[in-house]
Amino acid sequence: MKILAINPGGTSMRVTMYDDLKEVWNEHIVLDEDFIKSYPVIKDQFEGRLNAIINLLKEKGEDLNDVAAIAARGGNLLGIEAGAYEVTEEMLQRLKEADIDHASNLGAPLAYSIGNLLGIKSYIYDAVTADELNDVSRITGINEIRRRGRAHNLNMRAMAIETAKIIGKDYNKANILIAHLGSGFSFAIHSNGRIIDVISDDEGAFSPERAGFIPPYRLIDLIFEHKYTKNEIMTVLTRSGGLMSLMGSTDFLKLEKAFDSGDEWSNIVYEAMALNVAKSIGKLSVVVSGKVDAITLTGTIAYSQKFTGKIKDRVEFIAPVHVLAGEHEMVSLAGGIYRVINGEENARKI
Ligand SMILES: Nc1ncnc2c1ncn2[C@@H]1O[C@H](COP(=O)(O)OP(=O)(O)OP(=O)(O)O)[C@@H](O)[C@H]1O
Ligand SMILES: CCCC(=O)O
Repeated sequence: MKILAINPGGTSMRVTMYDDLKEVWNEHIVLDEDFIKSYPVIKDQFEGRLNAIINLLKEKGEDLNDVAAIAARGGNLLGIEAGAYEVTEEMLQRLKEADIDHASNLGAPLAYSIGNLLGIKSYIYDAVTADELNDVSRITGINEIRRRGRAHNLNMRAMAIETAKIIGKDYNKANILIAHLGSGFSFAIHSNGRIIDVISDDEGAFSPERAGFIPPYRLIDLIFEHKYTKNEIMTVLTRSGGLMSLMGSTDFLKLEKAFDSGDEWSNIVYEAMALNVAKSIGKLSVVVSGKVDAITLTGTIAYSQKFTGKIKDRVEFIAPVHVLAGEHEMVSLAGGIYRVINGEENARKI
């Protein structure tokens, strides 16, 4: 059974064809810089991105009549849980009104358009905003502000299920704590098959491009000093924060090289990054009163044994640490929708 998976990123898109979950082809469409500059609001890039996918499918020259469904990365939809959702007109309307302009918001509309061309259904799976937080974890000290689930759920849930297999436990009866270490970092505790708490990209460790948690009184001063608009401060926090702000580059490997050469500032930044990751893990461990079955480090930066070693040293008193490096989003997308088409999982509608 063929599944076409579509994953729009900030400056590129991954499009992969699977047949019975074996990769047939995998293309990384890098968007033209001029195109991105011409459409600074990501949702306005819809037509250009759709044409790029249609052209790719034409180039492949493949018979698309046997594609069973389209699987897409889910965007910023409020009030949804983990798992599969069928793309509907109602979902598309809600994505148009999403409060965060994120490339993942284009996954559903792109899949829906291609699905309509082929006469098949399209789905999203484990969206960024899949929100299963415990009620007590939502409360903050300002009554108008409730915490939300927002994390790298697609990769993290797949890796939590994988970890459960490795430790010989049923995912639905285990407590697995996951850290996703990519250009953005996020953290989650999965308990009895639900994502009961997270530390999102603005709540914990800084990452290559994101600022992470910033003490709010200092942040407010900064906004007023620079007279930042909402868009400007969001760019500071989400694109030019973290290593970009501290080192002038989002390249973690560059930081590691400078660390290896003995550069004093790089040493502090590297150690601080590992310390902050460990603190985020420690914070989530108390959600299940320390009864964590396993901690898993995933994402591209988890390929660095030196970095994961430093995190391990600080957190392995909580639980055994596993490293499942890389991001596994495409196969996780296809796998989820494969189970829906096979009747092993249900797809909801919003
Ligand atoms: N082998 C490696 N070991 C450690 N870090 C690496 C390795 N290769 C790339 N990186 C770093 O990974 C970071 C980018 O991660 P990635 O390629 O996963 O980005 P992304 O897909 O945009 O991130 P996200 O997972 O947040 O969506 C960069 O800082 C890069 O330097
Ligand atoms: C926490 C944000 C998730 C993402 O950027 O993919």
